[in-house]
Amino acid sequence: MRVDAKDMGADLKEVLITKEEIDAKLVELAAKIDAEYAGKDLLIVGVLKGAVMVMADLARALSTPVTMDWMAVSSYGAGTQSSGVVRILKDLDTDIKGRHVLIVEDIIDSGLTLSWLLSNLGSREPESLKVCTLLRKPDAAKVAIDVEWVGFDIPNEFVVGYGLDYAEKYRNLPFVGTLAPHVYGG
Ligand SMILES: O=P(O)(O)OC[C@H]1O[C@H](OP(=O)(O)OP(=O)(O)O)[C@H](O)[C@@H]1O
Ligand code: HPA
Ligand SMILES: [Mg+2]
Repeated sequence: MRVDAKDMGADLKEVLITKEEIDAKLVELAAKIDAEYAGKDLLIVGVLKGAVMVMADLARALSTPVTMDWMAVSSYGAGTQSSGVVRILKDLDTDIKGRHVLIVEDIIDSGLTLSWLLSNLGSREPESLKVCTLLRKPDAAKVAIDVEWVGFDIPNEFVVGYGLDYAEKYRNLPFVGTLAPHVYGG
């Protein structure tokens, strides 16, 4: 659902997904994840920095007891296009061999980050490895990835807020919105 941007400053074009819509979706996803992992020992892995907000809110919506770990990777730098080169900035603290692992992402755009992560973490022999992402851009996919839980499919536009940045800014907006073209020189 599209909502007109009001009082958000000149940098933003419009709100794509409101805080209320995000909250409701995370409760819905958490119920499905709870059902999948009932009685199992679950490790959720947040992909820094973008997934911080999703991890924090999804984890609190889950009834399943979880442990949490973080991986920091980056492929975007300060631009709006993935470089395709994924760098590990921080690895997991946990040995995931034999564990049920759920990767939590803010967005799947080209899919290059997640595809790399699935192969990297998959080689560590987890018992299971699944993915939950708040956002996905179907029209931007460069690799096909099977994702268990997706919050919202969105158009192929650069978005910010709720963890997502442009040049490290806008991560703390409570909603997901599009950026006015003048901000990134478009
Ligand atoms: O599907 P892709 O095209 O690979 O894009 C998705 C990835 O890009 C962003 O991370 P980024 O590398 O910008 O790091 P950040 O989370 O610290 O902003 C986002 O958080 C995802 O991890
Ligand atoms: O649309 C986006 N916005 C911010 N960060 C991103 N990383 C991948 N896609 C995006
Ligand atoms: Mg980023």
